[in-house]
This record gives sequence, C-alpha cells and structure tokens, in this order.
Amino acid sequence: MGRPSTFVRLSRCNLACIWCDTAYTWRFEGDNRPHRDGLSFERKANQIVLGEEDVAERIAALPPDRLVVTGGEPLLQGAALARMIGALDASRPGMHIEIETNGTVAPHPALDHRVHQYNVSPKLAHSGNPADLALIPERLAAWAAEARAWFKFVIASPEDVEEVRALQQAHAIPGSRIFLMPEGRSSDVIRARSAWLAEICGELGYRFTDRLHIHLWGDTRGT
Ligand SMILES: Nc1nc2[nH]cc(C(=O)O)c2c(=O)[nH]1
Ligand code: SF4
Ligand SMILES: [Mg+2]
Repeated sequence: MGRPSTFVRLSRCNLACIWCDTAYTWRFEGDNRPHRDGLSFERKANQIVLGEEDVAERIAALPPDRLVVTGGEPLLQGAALARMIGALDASRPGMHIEIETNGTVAPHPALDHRVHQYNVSPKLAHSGNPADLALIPERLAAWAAEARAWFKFVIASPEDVEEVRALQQAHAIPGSRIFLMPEGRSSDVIRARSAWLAEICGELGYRFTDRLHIHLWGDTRGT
C-alpha cells in the first residue's frame, strides 16, 4: 500500500460479488447476476480491446516500476497476459509484477514464472457467490502452498472471520500470509469496520489492511 504502481484492469469475471466495486468490468447488459447497485453497464462504453504490444507500450511509458494486474478476474486471460508481460520485459526489464485474483483459476504456466506476487482474494458467503464456484478446494490448497501468494479476505461482519478461520484450517493457509480488509465503498463505513477488524487481527495474528484508495479518492474509477 502506498507504493506508486501502474494498474491494468481487465474486463470480465467468473464470479459476481454482491458488493463488487468494479461491476463495470463484468455486469454488462443481459448479465442479471445479483448486485447490490442493480446497475447494468453498456459493454461498448466499459470494455476496450487492446493488443498485447499496445498494453506493454502504455505501461512502459509510465514511471512506476511496479505493475498490478487486476479486474474482473485477470487469470481468465492468462496466456495473453504472459505475452503482454513478455513484450514489457523487452522494453522495460525488471518490472515487479503482481496479479490480483479471486483464487478460482490456475495461472497459465507461461504467465506463472513471470509473476512476483499473487494477491489472492477468495470470496466468502456474504459475497453472494455459490461456494462451489467461489471456493475450489484444490485451488485454495495450491495457493496456500505458493509462497508468492498473499491472501486477502473482505470482511463485512465479525462472523465472516469464523469462515476465514475454517478455510485457513481446511487448506493449511499460513496465518502470516492472511490479510483482512473491511468491506466498504466509503471512508465512513471502512473506518467504522476497521475499529473492530483491527482488534480481531491483533487477537488472531492476521494482518489488517485498509483501503487507502477510497480514503484518498473515494469510490471513483481510474483509482
Ligand atoms: N464494497 C466493497 N468493499 C470491498 N472491500 C475490499 C474490496 C476488494 O476489492 O477487495 C471491496 C469491494 O470490491 N467492494
Ligand atoms: S471476484 Fe472481484 S471482480 Fe469479480 S465480482 Fe468479485 S469483487 Fe468483483
Ligand atoms: Mg476490488
């Protein structure tokens, strides 16, 4: 948090979280999966198609030496991402590459060896996703065994933490690689939840993480 980074936000998601703050990446016309806002987004206005070389050039032209690929679910486009990062490596070697993922998709092998860090955010029951789509046991076990993977769970109420503890036990996730983050799209909600969530993290030995971008810029796009 706080490190200048270039973000690439990829369209489409295989999950549909009720509180998703980037529903414009997936809830296009005709997609009626439930979402708290009930908004539907015009695909043409919210999805642009760029070639891999073009994306690499745009990243190379920006100052940060850290790239965060997010979404949507970026691992749905793993092979294309591998080619994009290959092109980027030719023009800007040494970039630190992070991938954010909901943890349901295995990274494409051609992509995997280029990644320095995975930010894995499995979705709990309060996301509204069916557990058989959101929590895939062999995937969770694979991320738990992957030293580059850091887990981040979105928490709306103290009861959600019980679910984290059960997943941690069931899949042998090291507690030292677990972050808890409040659910919320405004500073007020995040601050109110941070008060009890930070205490719980202290008690259980998890890391707490804030949502700095919301405090700085609010729930806006491009941030
Ligand atoms: N409402 C809302 N709260 C959140 N807290 C963490 C989120 C995330 O993107 O991980 C998130 C999100 O996407 N939406
Ligand atoms: S997995 Fe992420 S991008 Fe997909 S719906 Fe959930 S919060 Fe949104
Ligand atoms: Mg998000």
